[in-house]
Amino acid sequence: MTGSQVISILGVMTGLKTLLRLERVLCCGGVMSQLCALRCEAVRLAHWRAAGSHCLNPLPSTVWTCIPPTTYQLTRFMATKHGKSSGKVLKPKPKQEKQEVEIKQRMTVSELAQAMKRDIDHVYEALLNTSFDLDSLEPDSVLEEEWIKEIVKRSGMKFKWAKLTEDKVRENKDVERQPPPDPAVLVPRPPVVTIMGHVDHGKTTLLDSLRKSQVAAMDRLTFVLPFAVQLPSGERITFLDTPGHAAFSAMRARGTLVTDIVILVVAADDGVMKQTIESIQHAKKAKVPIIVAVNKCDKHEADPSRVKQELLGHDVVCEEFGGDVQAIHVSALKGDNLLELAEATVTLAEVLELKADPTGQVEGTIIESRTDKGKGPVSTVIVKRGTLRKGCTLVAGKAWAKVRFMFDENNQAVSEAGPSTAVEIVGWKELPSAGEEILEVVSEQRAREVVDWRCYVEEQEKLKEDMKAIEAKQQEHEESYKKERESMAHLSWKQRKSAMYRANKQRMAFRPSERVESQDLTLPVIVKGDVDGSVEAILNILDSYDADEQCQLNVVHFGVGDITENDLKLAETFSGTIYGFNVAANKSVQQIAAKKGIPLKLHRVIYKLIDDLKDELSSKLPPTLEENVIGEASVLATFDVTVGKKKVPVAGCRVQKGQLDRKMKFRVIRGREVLWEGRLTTLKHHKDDVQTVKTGMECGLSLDQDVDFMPGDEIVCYEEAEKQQKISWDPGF
Ligand SMILES: Nc1nc2c(ncn2[C@@H]2O[C@H](COP(=O)(O)OP(=O)(O)OP(=O)(O)O)[C@@H](O)[C@H]2O)c(=O)[nH]1
Repeated sequence: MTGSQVISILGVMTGLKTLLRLERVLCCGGVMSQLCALRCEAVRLAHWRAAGSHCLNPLPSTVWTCIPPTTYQLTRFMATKHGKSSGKVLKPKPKQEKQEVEIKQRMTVSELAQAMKRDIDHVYEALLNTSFDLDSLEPDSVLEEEWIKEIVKRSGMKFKWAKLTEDKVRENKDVERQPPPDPAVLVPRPPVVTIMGHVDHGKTTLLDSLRKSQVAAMDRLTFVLPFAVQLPSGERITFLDTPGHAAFSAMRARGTLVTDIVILVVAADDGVMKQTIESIQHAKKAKVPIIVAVNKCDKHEADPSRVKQELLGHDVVCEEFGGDVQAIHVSALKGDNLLELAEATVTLAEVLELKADPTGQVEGTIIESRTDKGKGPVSTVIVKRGTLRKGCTLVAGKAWAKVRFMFDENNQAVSEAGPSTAVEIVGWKELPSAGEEILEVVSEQRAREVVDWRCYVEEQEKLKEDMKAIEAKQQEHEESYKKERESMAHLSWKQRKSAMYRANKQRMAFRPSERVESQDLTLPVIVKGDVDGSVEAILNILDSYDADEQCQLNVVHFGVGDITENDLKLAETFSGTIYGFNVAANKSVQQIAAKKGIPLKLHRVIYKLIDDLKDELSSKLPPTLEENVIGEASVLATFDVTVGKKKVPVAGCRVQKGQLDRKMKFRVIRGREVLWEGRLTTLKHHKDDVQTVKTGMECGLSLDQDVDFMPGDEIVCYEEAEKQQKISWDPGF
C-alpha cells in the first residue's frame, strides 16, 4: 500500500484533523502532491456536508449509507478513485425539517458535537474554509458564540438557546416579614431620633451634652452609636448619631429609615446651609417629622429668627409662623434648653402614637457593622418588633447570627432588647451590611436555608446581568465580524486568512504599548475601612471621580477590617496602593509591604485620606512644559556673513526686554506667525561672542536653520521648565 493510500484511508477513517496533522508530518515531495489531492477531496466533501447532508458518517470503505442526488458526482468521483461502487440506486431524499441544536454560551467542541449528535470531526470539517485557526482547536476548546452558530448553520441545522433549567426547579426559601400585629398587643415604645444638620452646626456636641459624656473631643466619624436618654419623667428617647459630613449622606438616608423623628440642628449664627437642606429632603422623603434645634444661641451673632425665616423657604414651617414644627433655642455647648428639646421630642412622640408588638419574632435594622478584634463580626441594631434575646437566630441580608452576646451603648452586657432599643450583637457568621433588615428565624438550619436561597437569587441576578453584558458584547462582535467578512467577500480563503492574520498581528503589536501607557496612567487602589459605613463613605467619594482622561482610578478591592496579607497580594498583583481608614496593619504586614514596596497608607481622617489619594493621582501625571520668557529683542537690520563657502543670514537686533541667553531656546516671530524655533549658532556683541545680551544692548545673531530675517521681526528668548500637573478631580472638600 502506498503512503497516499494509507493516508487516504486514514483520512476518511480518522477524520480531517488527523489528516491535517499527518500532512504536516509527511510534508515531503510526491506524498505532498497526493496529500494535496486528498485534501481537496476532503474539502469538497466537507463542502458537501456543509451544504445540507444529514448522513455524515462515512463507512471505512468510503461507502455512504445515504447520499443526496446533489452529491452524486462526488460519490462517483470517490467510487472511481478507489475502484469500488456501492451499486445502490440513488433516490432523491425528501426535504426534511432542519435538525434543531440546543446551544449555550461557551460550549466546547465536544459539547457542540454531542449537541449536534455528530462526532468531533464534523465540527472540524464545518470550520474548513473559514478564518478559524483549526490548528489550535482541541475537543475541549471553548467556542465563541459566532462560531457555534456558524458551525450549526454550515451543518444545515438550526439552533435554539438552551434554557437555564434550574430557575424553575428551586423553591423559594426566603423568610418574610410577619403580617402587621394585632392592635390589641401593641404597647407604647420610645421614639428613635436622628440628629441631622450641616457640618459644624453642633450635632456631636448636642449628642454629647445629651449623653453627658466627653466623646465630642474625639474624631467620631467612624460609626453610628445609638444611645438612650431617660427624662426625669421616665420617658426614654433613643438617639442615633449620624455624622454630618457630606460623605455620609447615604448613611443618613438609611438612618431615616429607622427614625421616628429628626432633630434638625441649625446653627443660629450660620443659618440654613447645603446639608441642612439635604437633611430636610431626607426627612421629607422618609415622611419623618422634624423638630428644629436652633443651636449656638449662646453666641453673640446668633439670630434664631433668621433661621426660622430661612426654613420657611424649604417648607419647614415653625409654630410661630403658624406651622406645626417645634423649634427649640438651645446651646449644645452650654447645655441650655436641652430638657425642653427632649420634652418637645416626647410630646411629638405622643402625637405620633408610637407603638410596637414586643412579642413574636424579632424584626429590626442593622445600623452599622464592623469587625471587632476580640468579638468578631459585630453589628449595631435597632429592634423594631419583638424582643431580642440571647440565643435568637437572625438573618440579615446574606448573613446570619445566633446571638451570643448583646451590649448596650455603655458596653454593658444586656440579656434582652425590646422595640426601639439599640444594641450591639455578637454572633454573626458573616458581617451583615448596614441598612439590612433583620428577621428572626426558628433555627440555625432555617437561617442557613434562607442565606443559601438569597445567595442563589443574587447569583442568578448576576448571571442574568452577565448574560446581558455578554450578549451585548457578542452582538457588537458579530457586527464587526460581519463587516470584516463582507469586506473580504471577494477574496479567496487564503487571502482572507492572511488578511486576518495581518490585522491580528497589527492588533497584537499595538497592545503592549497601549498597556504600558495605560499602566502608567491608572491608579489601582484597595480600600479598607473599620466599618461598612466608612468604606461606603469613601467609595461614595470615589464615585465622584471624574478625571479618567488624566489618570484612571481603579478600585480593585474594598472591604472592612485591618490590612491583611491578602490585601498585599492584591496590591502587588495590580501594582496598587492600599488605603486604610481607621484600620491597622500588623508588623508582619507592614514589613512585607515595605519589603515589596507596596504603598500602604493608613488614615484616621477621611479628607486626609482623599488628599493623599489626590496627591498620588497627581504624581502619576506626566509633567507639563511651561514656558518662561527671558528676553525679547527686535530685528533692526539683516545681513549675511560668509562662513566657509556658505552665506549665513544674521539679524542685527536690539534687546527690548530682559536678556538674550545663548543657552536658552529662541523663537522668531513675524506679525502673528512663528517663523522658527530652536537654538542660536552665534550671539555677538560687536565682534565678540557673548553668552548673554541685556536690555538696551545691540547684538548680532544667527540661527541653527536659515531664516530670511526682516527688520521688525521679533526675537523671543525663553526657557522651558517642567511643571507637575495636578489631578482635576475635586471631591468637593
Ligand atoms: N458657641 C457654641 N459653639 C458650639 C455649640 N455647639 C457646638 N459648638 C461648636 O461648634 C463646633 C462644631 O461642633 P460639632 O458638634 O463638632 O458639630 P457637628 O455638626 O457635629 O460637626 P460634624 O460632625 O463635622 O458634622 C465645635 O467647635 C463646637 O464646640 C453651641 O451651642 N455654642
